[in-house]
Amino acid sequence: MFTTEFLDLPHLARAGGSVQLPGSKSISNRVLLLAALSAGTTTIHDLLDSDDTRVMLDALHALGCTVTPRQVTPGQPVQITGIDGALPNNARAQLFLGNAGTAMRPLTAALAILGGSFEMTGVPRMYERPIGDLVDALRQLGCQIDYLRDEGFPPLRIGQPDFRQLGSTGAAPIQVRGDVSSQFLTSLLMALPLLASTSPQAIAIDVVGELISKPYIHITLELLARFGIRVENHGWQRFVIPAGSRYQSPGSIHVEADASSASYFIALGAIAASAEGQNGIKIEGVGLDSIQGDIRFVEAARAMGAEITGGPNWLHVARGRWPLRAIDLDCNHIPDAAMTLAAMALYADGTTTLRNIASWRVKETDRIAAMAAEARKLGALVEEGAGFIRITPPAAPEDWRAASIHTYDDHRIAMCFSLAAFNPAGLPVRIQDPKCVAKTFPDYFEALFALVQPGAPAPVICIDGPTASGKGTVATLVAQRLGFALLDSGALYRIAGLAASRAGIALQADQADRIAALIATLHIVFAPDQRVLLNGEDISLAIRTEEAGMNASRVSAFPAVRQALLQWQRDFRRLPGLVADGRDMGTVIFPDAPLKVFLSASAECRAQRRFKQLIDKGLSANMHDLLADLQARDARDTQRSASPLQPAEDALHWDNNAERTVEQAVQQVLSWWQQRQPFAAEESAV
Ligand SMILES: Nc1ncnc2c1ncn2[C@@H]1O[C@H](COP(=O)(O)OP(=O)(O)OP(=O)(O)O)[C@@H](O)[C@H]1O
Ligand SMILES: Nc1ccn([C@H]2C[C@H](O)[C@@H](COP(=O)(O)O)O2)c(=O)n1
Repeated sequence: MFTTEFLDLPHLARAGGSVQLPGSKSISNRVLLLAALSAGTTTIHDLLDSDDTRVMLDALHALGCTVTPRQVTPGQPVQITGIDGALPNNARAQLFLGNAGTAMRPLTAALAILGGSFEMTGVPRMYERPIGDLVDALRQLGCQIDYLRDEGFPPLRIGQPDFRQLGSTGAAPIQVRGDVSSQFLTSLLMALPLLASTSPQAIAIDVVGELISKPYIHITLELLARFGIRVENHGWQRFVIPAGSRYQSPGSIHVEADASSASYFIALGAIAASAEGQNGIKIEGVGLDSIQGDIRFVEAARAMGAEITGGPNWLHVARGRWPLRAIDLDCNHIPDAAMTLAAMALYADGTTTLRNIASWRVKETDRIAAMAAEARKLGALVEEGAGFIRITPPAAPEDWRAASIHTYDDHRIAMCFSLAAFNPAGLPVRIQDPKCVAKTFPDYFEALFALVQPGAPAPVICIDGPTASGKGTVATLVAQRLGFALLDSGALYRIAGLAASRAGIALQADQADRIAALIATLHIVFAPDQRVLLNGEDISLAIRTEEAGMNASRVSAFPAVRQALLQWQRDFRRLPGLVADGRDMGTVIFPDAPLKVFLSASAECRAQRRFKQLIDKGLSANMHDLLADLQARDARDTQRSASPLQPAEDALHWDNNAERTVEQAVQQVLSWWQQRQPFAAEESAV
């Protein structure tokens, strides 16, 4: 996951390949709660690992359910042993539910019926998301719920219910509004079987007002059936839970991939020309037979021109009509995925109107306002109303603008606007706070980058300079701040020197071809945790000694060795970008890099830094020897005939002398990078 302040997406041109989607958030959190309320142990496969499922898992653990393992690990099922419909007497807990509506609402209903002493809290945005209609419905039954701040909104305190008023004849149908959020009805449907299990009468729920988002209720009913609860659906207006209903674990259950998440890749297939040798995008984990309502996004995407085929657990999408066809659509049936249509509208041949989307205003953010504001930044004409949005794309490529997209802590805004990187103007797009995708799809950008091809080679920032000038330190931090990959090219020469020495090859010119041949056989891994593995062995420390540095300098003078490492280095270039440090990054390896920096500092200053660095690592060092070695290395690196150390003609110089801190150097490089970006300065301060 990208945890940077922002993520710059270069202009994207093509896409192709296949993507395995994460589990559905809606199904994951429903399954977790149903498993927790059931008798027996449920093994859950393909559970989504996200912010919202994490808060649900934490809450279930706090309520006394056995959760194994406590965290979701890809490919490993989670087992939940349920409470069999009852909590211990005087159960109490404080539950932090983040911004997860799929946890706050159903848990509130279930705990209000189970009874105990609970505080339901979350992030500030959660306290702006209404829950009053659900609380009103629960109070009709005798549940004890108090608002801790504003009437109608979390946080809440839940106490012991008093169901005496229900009597032996059961209650009148419970009334719940259906026109604000379908999560209220879902919550009641999942909680009321707890009451029905001991009730002599069936329990009925009447929906007041038009029921929005019926597809989500469909998911709820399907999953309830898997857990032994068969709810009667009377025309989506009355739902009846039979007396004696009892939750029973199905033993094992698979979570479908998220159909809403599929919408971004369906849109990608519809927007992007196919990558060479590829035919569109294959989406795995969800198919045309999905129980999720958002699968009907397929129909809307087809109406806009996408060519989509599919089977039981897969979809295939290719660009069909181009430009896309503008549509006018009632989106009540696909409230979440409809946001992706707004992104597709940027590539349509006219004005697209999305109607019946008032629920967008009470989601993670006011999504109508947010989509309108950000689409306008790109140059689109946008009109918005209480329950609609109307988008006209920029008239011509030159009307597009490079935008820094504010994401409002809303995963869907971030994912939708990533698609703007396919704009016909060749502009990059900046996504602020990219980690907001963690809510449903933590690795969304990684999945996107695996499928797309940029319009031009991915950007590279080259940082060259002599030994101990600070290149590696500065390059590492710049790469971290931008979410870019890192190439420590010196490490490759160090590995070559180490491998040759270990193989008993003399590090001299007449052995260069043997060393080059050896390099071709090496299996080198730069692990995400900074370890360097050579043929499976951790050589991170072995390549950092002064001797290894000197050996690297020796082998690096041989043209055959440099040639053997050339493509290896260029293969590091990838989306969203690369920071490369070394001696010839700007001159030889990436001569087209948009930013080249050359660091320098006096030999004495560098020797001091290296001395401190070695002492800090617990290694012995001698200033006099260090300075002599460093000067010898400088001489060899600058005087060799093959790619000698020298600044590229277009490099920017930074005197990284003893008065300058690491952070100053990092800020300078970031500021030079920022100056090369087309985003308006006030929108995107680094
Ligand atoms: N202003 C500065 N910029 C960068 N590094 C600094 C600075 N001041 C002190 N240092 C320290 O200097 C030491 C040497 O830096 P670093 O290892 O990044 O150099 P290098 O140029 O990559 O060396 P080599 O080419 O030998 O790998 C580090 O311990 C780093 O923390
Ligand atoms: N692009 C590069 C990187 C490194 N070298 C050589 C010269 C250095 O003395 C040696 C070790 O590099 P370091 O890890 O200290 O950056 O490798 C080179 O020739 N070209």
